[in-house]
Amino acid sequence: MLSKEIQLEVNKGAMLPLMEEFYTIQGEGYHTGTAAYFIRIGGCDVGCHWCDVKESWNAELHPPTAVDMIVANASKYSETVVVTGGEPLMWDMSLLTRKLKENNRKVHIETSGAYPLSGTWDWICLSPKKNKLPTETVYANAHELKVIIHNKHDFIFAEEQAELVNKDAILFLQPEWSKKEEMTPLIVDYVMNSPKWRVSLQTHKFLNIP
Ligand SMILES: C[S@@+](CC[C@H](N)C(=O)[O-])C[C@H]1O[C@@H](n2cnc3c(N)ncnc32)[C@H](O)[C@@H]1O
Ligand SMILES: Nc1nc2[nH]cc(C(=O)O)c2c(=O)[nH]1
Ligand code: SF4
Ligand SMILES: [Mg+2]
Repeated sequence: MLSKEIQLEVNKGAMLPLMEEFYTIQGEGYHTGTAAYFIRIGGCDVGCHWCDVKESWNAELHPPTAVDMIVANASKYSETVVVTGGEPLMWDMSLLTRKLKENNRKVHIETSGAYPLSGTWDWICLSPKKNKLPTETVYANAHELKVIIHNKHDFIFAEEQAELVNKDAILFLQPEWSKKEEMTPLIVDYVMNSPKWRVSLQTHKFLNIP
């Protein structure tokens, strides 16, 4: 249990449960291959059975950390900061993004969109999940839609989500890691038949970097 004082700081987004932070190469989606500092915020209740960071789910395991400290650290490393999780939109992102912008950072988010949008973002990557669908604010503001393909039915889900996202969003299909041998050839065929989609791979896992 957090003390009342710390809980208040978390509620207003002045402290966030920080799981880890690392400087690496963006492995996925539109900005693949570019250097970025990642901030991983704990807490997620979406429950994807194939999630590759289940350790992030329980927010109580990750220490509430002052946003000022997160921003000071991140700004040392990279022009671009990617906020991920867990599900970062479970928390109020306003203060974190305002302070990163004051430090002239480009601020990106990786989100399932399951909670309303908070914060000001240069790039929003929406990766929608069937178990807890995105909110309207995230569909309206996403710059890219990245749908994970774990089985054949996920192509139908991808088309449904493409109808709901704003028309400027760039569309990606990304194989779920444990099914990549089976799903990647299907994605390749799918994209050649329906070239509004692009392929996204988790390239950091091939490079053995975080
Ligand atoms: C761990 S999530 C954290 C951010 C947010 N909760 C979300 O799901 O977008 C970061 C990205 O990794 C993707 N991802 C998670 N597990 C994956 C897996 N096993 N294979 C492929 N992509 C995965 C998610 O869909 C998301 O795009
Ligand atoms: N290199 C690298 N790129 C990423 N793109 C999205 C990631 C995430 O977990 O949100 C991720 C990650 O964990 N590592
Ligand atoms: S929404 Fe993101 S963090 Fe949460 S379970 Fe799904 S992939 Fe993992
Ligand atoms: Mg990851």
